Amino acid sequence: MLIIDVNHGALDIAKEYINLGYNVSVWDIYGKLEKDKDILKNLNYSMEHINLISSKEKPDFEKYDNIIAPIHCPIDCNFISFHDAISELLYKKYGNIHKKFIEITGVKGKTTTTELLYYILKDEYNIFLNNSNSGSITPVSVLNHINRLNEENKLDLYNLFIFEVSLGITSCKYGALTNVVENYPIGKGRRNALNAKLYTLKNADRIYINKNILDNYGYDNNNLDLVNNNIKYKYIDNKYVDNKNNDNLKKLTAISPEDAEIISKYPLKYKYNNKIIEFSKYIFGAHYIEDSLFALNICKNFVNCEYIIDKIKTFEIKNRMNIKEINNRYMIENINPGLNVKSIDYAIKDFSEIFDGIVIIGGDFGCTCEELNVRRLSNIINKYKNKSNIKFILTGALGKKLKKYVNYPYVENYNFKSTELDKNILIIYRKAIN
Ligand SMILES: Nc1ncnc2c1ncn2[C@@H]1O[C@H](COP(=O)(O)OP(=O)(O)OP(=O)(O)O)[C@@H](O)[C@H]1O
Repeated sequence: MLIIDVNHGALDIAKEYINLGYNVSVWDIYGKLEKDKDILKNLNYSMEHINLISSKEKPDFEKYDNIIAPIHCPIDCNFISFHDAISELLYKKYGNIHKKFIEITGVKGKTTTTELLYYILKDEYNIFLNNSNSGSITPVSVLNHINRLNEENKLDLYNLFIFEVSLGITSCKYGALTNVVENYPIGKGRRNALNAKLYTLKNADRIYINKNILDNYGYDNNNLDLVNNNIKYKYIDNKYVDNKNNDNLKKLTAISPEDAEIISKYPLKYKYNNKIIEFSKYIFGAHYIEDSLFALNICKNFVNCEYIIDKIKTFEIKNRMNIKEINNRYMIENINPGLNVKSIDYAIKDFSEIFDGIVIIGGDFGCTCEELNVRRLSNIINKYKNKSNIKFILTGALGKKLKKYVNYPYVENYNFKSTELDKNILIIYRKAIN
């Protein structure tokens, strides 16, 4: 068996397959072990059974019965995705533990939706939550958390596990694909993020998917093969899910944010299925409708609707369009690594529709695998050129690059003191995780 990509957890997966009796080679495709010598030192298991292939070599794929790689790995051969391998390993080690899992994937709204789910259900269930506020969200992180809890004898403390997972879901009872506000190539153009995510939906017993995806991409919910046409993956030994007769796929709920009728943009209030859903004054932005519709529909499997609506009223979250009132002025903070052009576009639009004032925009590069397209972002900012109610201040490395394309003042480090707030402010800062 060949397992590829140390960056995304190949060694953790290798350890598991060695324990299952497989002969394992690991290809360190990006040279992680050459760059970071501490990894091997800090490993809490022996490498002696692993045949390590360095980034300078290229393995002969034909030699291996099974190849396991991240879904975005730039290789041209049949392989099992990390999502599927993790699902298989979980099943082999922990049986049907995935029946206690809720997993959320999507381009935007993953963290917010998992935080909402946790907040709504936390008083009724003992929940383990992992999302990008707490650390890695790769598929391998799901298994690593379960292993750790098991080693610490804490697994039984939880009756529900909520995971945010990147690029798709692993086996779970409820899985959601929140949106594809931006689709982007992965595996150096061999696949795209949407196909990858759709492909993994078979891993959920019940799927929640944004109706826009079904409408825009023609996904046939009775036939996942449509999705598989573009992808050359296969399974091994996937006993927990029979891919050919997968009734699970019929258990699909399409979430349509368009079915929500906005009553008030701030404080946010909307009508959905004759129910009124309202947020506190600490929450701002229309995207909360989409994220809360996923939370609402999933939580309905656990608690009643009135209870959910009541909890949503007091939900708060930091650095994702949270809003504070100071001296009759409003400050909104959107400070996180995952901001992409679309989410920034929505944030400025939401702000400009309700407030006048200043948008401080900038941040770091290298926050996530997908770098922000500065040219496209500058087009968004330039849409507001002739609007007198919104002005911009550029900041950080991102602001410096933007300065080439937009004519607004640049401040290297914007040091904001809330006591000096004399205008409404929206802070959009793409912040690297420290
Ligand atoms: N449903 C949505 N549609 C569009 N934009 C959204 C949505 N939900 C959140 N956002 C925007 O994206 C930002 C990040 O939200 P969130 O952290 O929930 O997304 P994420 O998918 O977890 O991103 P990350 O890639 O950082 O993990 C928010 O601050 C908001 O501006």
